[in-house]
Amino acid sequence: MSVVVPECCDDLKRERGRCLFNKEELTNILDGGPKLTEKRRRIEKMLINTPELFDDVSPDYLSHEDRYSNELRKATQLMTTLEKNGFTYNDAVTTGTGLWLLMDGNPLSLHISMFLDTIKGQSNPQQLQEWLPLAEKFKIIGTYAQTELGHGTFVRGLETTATYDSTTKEFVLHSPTITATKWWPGALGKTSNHAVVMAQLYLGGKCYGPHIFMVQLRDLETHRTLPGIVVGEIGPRLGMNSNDNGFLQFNHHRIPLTNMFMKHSQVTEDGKYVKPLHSKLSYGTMVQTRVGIVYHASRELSRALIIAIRYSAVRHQSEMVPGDPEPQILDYQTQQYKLLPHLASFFALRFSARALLEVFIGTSAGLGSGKMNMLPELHALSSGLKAVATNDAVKGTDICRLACGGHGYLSSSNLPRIYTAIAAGITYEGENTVLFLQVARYLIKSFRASSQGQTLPFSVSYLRVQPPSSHAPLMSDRGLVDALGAGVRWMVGEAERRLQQLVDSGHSPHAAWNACSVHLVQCADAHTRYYICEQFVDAVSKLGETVSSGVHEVLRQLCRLYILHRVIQTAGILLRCGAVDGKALTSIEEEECHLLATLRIQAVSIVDAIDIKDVFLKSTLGAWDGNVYQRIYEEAQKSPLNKSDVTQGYYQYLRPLMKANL
Ligand SMILES: CCCCCCCCCCCCCCCC(=O)SCCNC(=O)CCNC(=O)[C@H](O)C(C)(C)COP(=O)(O)OP(=O)(O)OC[C@H]1O[C@@H](n2cnc3c(N)ncnc32)[C@H](O)[C@@H]1OP(=O)(O)O
Ligand SMILES: Cc1cc2nc3c(=O)[nH]c(=O)nc-3n(C[C@H](O)[C@H](O)[C@H](O)COP(=O)(O)OP(=O)(O)OC[C@H]3O[C@@H](n4cnc5c(N)ncnc54)[C@H](O)[C@@H]3O)c2cc1C
Repeated sequence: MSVVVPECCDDLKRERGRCLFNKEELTNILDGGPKLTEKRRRIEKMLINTPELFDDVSPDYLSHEDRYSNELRKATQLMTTLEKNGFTYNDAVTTGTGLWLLMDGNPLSLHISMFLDTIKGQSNPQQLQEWLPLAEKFKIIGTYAQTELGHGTFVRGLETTATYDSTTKEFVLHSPTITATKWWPGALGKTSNHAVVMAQLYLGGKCYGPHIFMVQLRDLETHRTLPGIVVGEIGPRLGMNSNDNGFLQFNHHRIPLTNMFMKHSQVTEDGKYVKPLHSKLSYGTMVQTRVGIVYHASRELSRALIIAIRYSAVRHQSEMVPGDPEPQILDYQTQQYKLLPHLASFFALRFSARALLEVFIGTSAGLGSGKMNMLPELHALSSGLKAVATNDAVKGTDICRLACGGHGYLSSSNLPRIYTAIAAGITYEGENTVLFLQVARYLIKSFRASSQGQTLPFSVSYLRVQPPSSHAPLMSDRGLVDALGAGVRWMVGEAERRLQQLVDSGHSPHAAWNACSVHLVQCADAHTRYYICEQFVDAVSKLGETVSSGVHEVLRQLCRLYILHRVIQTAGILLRCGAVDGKALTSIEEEECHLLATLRIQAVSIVDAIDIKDVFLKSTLGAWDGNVYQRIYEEAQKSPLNKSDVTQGYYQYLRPLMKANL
């Protein structure tokens, strides 16, 4: 059946006709400026003109091995296409286009992210000169091999050893137990010929903790595994099965002294240790990746939102008024309540990701001149935002799937794949609960420092024991954000009180910490969300002077929805600390419902402004033209089961069963 694709279906035409703002202006804001929009579109055009980058057959129909090879084919094609056209891998990452093309994890993602970032961030000048050009030109391909079968979270508990042998000026890498096997690193199984490996450094029998080493794993000509190394792939996962997540064991494998990354700490030829300026500098690649993940999570959430909101404008179901035509499901308040707060979250995360990037750039510049004082602040912010962004993107994506009813469960909606890919983000690069506990540690430390009269860094300055009272009216954006801040201050104060009470009653500080950890995680989550609200309000108020009134109004409404929703979610705490009362909450709930109806009118135009083209959305439900049913039908025709009317399974199993005398 041939498809006559209308320019765009009537429902979406009507939705778009109601747009009251300049979409291009909003697109520019999301991209970070018109120049960046223009650059992204140039990259997209180039990619769209490269048919090899797209799948002929859905990866769902490929074998495990073919899925990997197909993704490797596309990933290598992407790198050469970028290079040929004067772009870098970084351009594909920062614009999101690369990740959208390589949709399900891909065998070069660890190379272009954590492997290259480690080389750039952990090498001394000689190492940088030697490794960076090789890695940038793909002469060596690498990954980040830290996690082991026995330990992922507790980096200090890793078991792989790197023992210095001063007689040969080499490190001996060894996996002493089964649990020391490196397990999980992306692209480790079959793709990488190198890895940056986190191992316990041993000098003269003494352990100096985890350090990073450059290790060649495979021969550069034959790609065969080198002696002393066992490497392979770990098998199917919940998602991201186009990647070759792998395992790795060392059997007294020797590497030169110069293969320890020596920017921050050094080992001399005679086996002396030179300490880094800060003990956690070797965790730098993880911090940098967490910053990137905040962007990544917001992008994936935005794809799910575009799909679900366009579909909700096209899908008609039930009767709102008996006898009336079936309404668009987006007209149901419950549907708006499912989707629009997540749309607001996407904007909130995008502005916060930008603010975090600035903190990262500022801190990195400081580190260059030996200033370590911003490191704890960066660690706490990047940990908290990584955790909130991935938690919210996963939850939001699943809500988008549910909001599409049965069709959201179809692979061709692309929602399952977006979900399984981003779901891994809760675990990788620091499991979210663990990261929240790192944030909580910072909050308690800051709260105590403030009690002793110390000045607090900017992200926690609102926790000071005697904060200035808020002058903003409660119902203003600022007033509600101040109320949320008062709630977090109360929660942190309460956590500190409980910790102290447990210690005073004879518990060790560590036992007390564990006994309060549910509450501590809630503090960290609430603190991070307060920070996000602040960034959103600041960004919208700063933009107010430069953007047209239509765009400003949309941003103001989204920001307001984010704050109202957050206040309602935190109602229990805010009532307990007296930051709001029941009357205020009732009017906030009413305002939220009103705002849902207002934002619904422009919801399709807002997701249009996110500007992700159909070829990158890869969804039967979310395409720009809204031609949903035809697309779903056509995708189903591609199922291999539809190649013949009667399948082999019938002759092999069904027919014998029907003929059997049961
Ligand atoms: C085309 C394709 C494009 C692709 C483009 C990619 C885009 C996006 C895809 C990404 C793809 C990723 C793929 C996943 C790759 C992995 O998953 S790699 C493995 C990641 N692993 C982890 O993240 C492990 C998590 N664990 C940790 O980081 C650490 O063990 C923990 C939890 C922070 C604890 O560390 P610890 O050494 O035990 O430290 P702890 O005793 O808790 O604390 C000591 C002090 O150090 C501080 N500290 C701890 N860590 C730090 C730090 N990092 N900085 C500063 N201070 C710190 C603490 O705050 C504490 O300070 P004080 O309170 O004492 O002042
Ligand atoms: C798709 C994917 C890709 C990955 N890619 C890589 C890679 O490229 N390179 C790499 O090195 N690693 C990689 N990893 C591994 C990843 O970084 C780890 O899985 C992650 O750090 C969590 O560690 P874990 O698996 O040991 O979980 P655990 O730490 O065993 O967590 C299990 C549970 O214990 C809880 N828990 C653990 N410690 C604490 C604590 N201190 N307090 C309270 N609760 C705690 C956690 O909250 C969680 O509920 C990848 C993982 C996945 C899923």
